[in-house]
Amino acid sequence: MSIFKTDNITMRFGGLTAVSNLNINIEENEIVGLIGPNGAGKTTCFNMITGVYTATEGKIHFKDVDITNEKTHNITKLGIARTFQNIRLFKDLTVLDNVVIANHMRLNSNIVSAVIRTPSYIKKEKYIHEKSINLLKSVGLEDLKDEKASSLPYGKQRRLEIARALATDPKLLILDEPAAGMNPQESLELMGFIKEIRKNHKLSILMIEHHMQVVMGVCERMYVLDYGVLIAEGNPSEIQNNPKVIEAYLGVD
Ligand SMILES: Nc1ncnc2c1ncn2[C@@H]1O[C@H](COP(=O)(O)OP(=O)(O)OP(=O)(O)O)[C@@H](O)[C@H]1O
Repeated sequence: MSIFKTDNITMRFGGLTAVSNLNINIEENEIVGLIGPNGAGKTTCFNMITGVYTATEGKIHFKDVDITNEKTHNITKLGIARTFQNIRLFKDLTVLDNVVIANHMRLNSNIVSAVIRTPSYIKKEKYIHEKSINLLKSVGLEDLKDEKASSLPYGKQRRLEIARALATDPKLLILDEPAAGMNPQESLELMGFIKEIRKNHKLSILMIEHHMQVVMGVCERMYVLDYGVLIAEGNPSEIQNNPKVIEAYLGVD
């Protein structure tokens, strides 16, 4: 069953068309890749989906709700979470506190009840603590919960970022270059990890990734953009053998 769909979305910046008439579809539990050379329009596409930009034309539907003009926080509430190309963590806080804060943001904790510590706040705090520990378990970081976020190796910081995104209980998780900056071993582990969180959290996943081994090893289907236009769609072997893709992207290196 389809969970997410764009209908001819276009994004123009003045005279530049960054994304043109793009149609993508994501099924429940599917892992889909969005690839293409630098400047192809991938990040613009993520920004339209998550409400950072409003599409100049076209519609975006998530679980049959029209989210084209929704604000970012409403899109998050509806069940779309994202990570960013550049890791965004509270680097001086502990691993656990990073996830606790993401949960507080999700549950709109009230500052007054936090200061006077009402019984309902204490109950909520306990719930958040347990939920955060469980999230850390599910991304394999429970043993590092008291470490400073900045002390983690890069691959683990990415996992922590994903745990923060999972705190919003998404149904669709959007990953922007999850393998960026990872060493070969971390990239290998990332592939298994993405499949695991899909299963454990019953997610659909859409990812931008330049690392071909990762994207081909993880995605069941992918879309290829070039100069804002969709040039191919298919499973990894179809994409690898598509002459347009080879010319536009795979042949670049
Ligand atoms: N806010 C903006 N204002 C003007 N032009 C923009 C803006 N955001 C993106 N662009 C342009 O839109 C085009 C697509 O950029 P985008 O960042 O979406 O590509 P990308 O595929 O994500 O590239 P990369 O792989 O390098 O991150 C580029 O030509 C870029 O310069």
